[in-house]
Amino acid sequence: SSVRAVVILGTGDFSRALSTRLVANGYRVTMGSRRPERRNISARSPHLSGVRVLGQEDAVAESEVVFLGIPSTSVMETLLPIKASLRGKVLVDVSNPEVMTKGATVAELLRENFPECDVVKGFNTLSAYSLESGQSLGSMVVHLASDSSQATEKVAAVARDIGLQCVVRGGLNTTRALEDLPREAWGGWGVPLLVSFAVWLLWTIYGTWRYHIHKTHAAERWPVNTNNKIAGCAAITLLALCYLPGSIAAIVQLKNGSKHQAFPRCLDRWLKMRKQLGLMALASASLHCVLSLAHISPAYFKKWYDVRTISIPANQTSDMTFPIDSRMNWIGEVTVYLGSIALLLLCSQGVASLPSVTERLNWRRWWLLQSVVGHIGLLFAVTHVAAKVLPFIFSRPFSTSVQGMSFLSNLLPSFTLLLRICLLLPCLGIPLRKIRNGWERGVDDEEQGVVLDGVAKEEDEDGAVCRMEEI
Ligand SMILES: NC(=O)C1=CN([C@@H]2O[C@H](COP(=O)(O)OP(=O)(O)OC[C@H]3O[C@@H](n4cnc5c(N)ncnc54)[C@H](OP(=O)(O)O)[C@@H]3O)[C@@H](O)[C@H]2O)C=CC1
Ligand SMILES: [Fe+3]
Repeated sequence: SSVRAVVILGTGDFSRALSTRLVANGYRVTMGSRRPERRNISARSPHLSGVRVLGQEDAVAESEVVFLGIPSTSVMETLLPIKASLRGKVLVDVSNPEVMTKGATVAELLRENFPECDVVKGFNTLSAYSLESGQSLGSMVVHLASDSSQATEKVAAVARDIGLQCVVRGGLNTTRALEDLPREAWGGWGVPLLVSFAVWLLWTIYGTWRYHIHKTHAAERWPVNTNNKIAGCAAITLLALCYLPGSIAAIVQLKNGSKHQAFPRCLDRWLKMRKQLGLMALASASLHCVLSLAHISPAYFKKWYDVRTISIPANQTSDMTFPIDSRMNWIGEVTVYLGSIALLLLCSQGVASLPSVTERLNWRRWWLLQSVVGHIGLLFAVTHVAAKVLPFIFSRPFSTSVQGMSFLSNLLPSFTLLLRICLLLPCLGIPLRKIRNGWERGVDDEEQGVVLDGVAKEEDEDGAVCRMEEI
């Protein structure tokens, strides 16, 4: 890069973090402060030993690139008095407004008031903490917006030098969106969290009613014993909600006879929530696993153990020792096994959903993990719950089974699984494949050039893009 010297106005958290990285990469950094004599920056950290602190006006003379590490509300009052010395500089606005403001952004105000400067907006999506601590991470991304491509390139070169990746986002009129980026605190999690909360609430109410009002379990069994059932039910419900929309999307495509029509809005939003729902299912399943481990014993899980009983003769006079071992019976063993595998597969989904892992999966592996492994996980989860219910379904009144949480919680997941199995049957699977290869009902087959048996397209499948709704 041509710029090996940088000026940063302000001596706060952001300025020091950026300086640390710049100095580490061989840059000469000059900070501009309102009170340079009182800011002994090099004494604050050994990493900042080469940094000089000058008055704001003196500092800006040291480089053509000036980062504005000062509060957004004081940018104008700081820069207007030194306007003359800023001529020809690249001003980098890193600010995030403290409060949402309407009208022009700081960057837009700068463009208006400093026509002889180039304004670049960016870096605001980073945190000072990650900037300072993430020396070894090369993958942090900065977003840049500017009306000048030369100015953008100068700032981008500095960013790349200190190990950041740049995304160039367009002109300064896009800065509002850039300022909104860090504000999207929920980042797609809002609705999935609400849905998960609703699922949990529903099962909490039902579980509490069932065991503590209907069945009169002692209240002290609520935190572990009852919550364990609630967590299990929530987990499998959320898992079903994660895989159901994919099948519904397939049915919509079959009905439309085309993949080129938009899905209904709510289905589209549901499809986009699958990752979050899957992760909430994983969280619930992990809790279910921990709680189960905490109290797995014949005292709580009678039906899973061969309970040994001992009889002591009434006229016993001397001491006797009775070895008692209660082993799990096959129902217990099978149920725990199926549940453990389900959790394991769910964990592999969770790992695959980490952005750093997802980015490295080609579409086919991603599809294998999310769809194939995912549905196998669902199958294990469903059989895990079924193993708790089925062995006893004939030995007690059907109405008792139906009221059980295991039975109820398994209805939606079983339906989801069944739907997926139906879609694999040739009568539905082959048309679906054709549709996903681009075939449309009502268009001349020869004109479409799509091979009708639905499998002949296999050879160019590796080049195809991943189809969201297939998962
Ligand atoms: N902290 C972070 O994680 C991030 C911050 N930002 C942005 O960077 C900018 C600076 O943030 P940050 O470093 O956290 O803030 P700080 O409050 O830690 O530092 C701001 C610095 O600006 C200087 N300053 C100049 N004029 C004023 C004024 N009127 N009132 C107060 N300070 C003034 C001060 O330095 P002196 O006293 O030496 O003049 C002060 O140290 C903000 O616009 C923020 O939105 C962007 C991304 C991340
Ligand atoms: Fe379970």
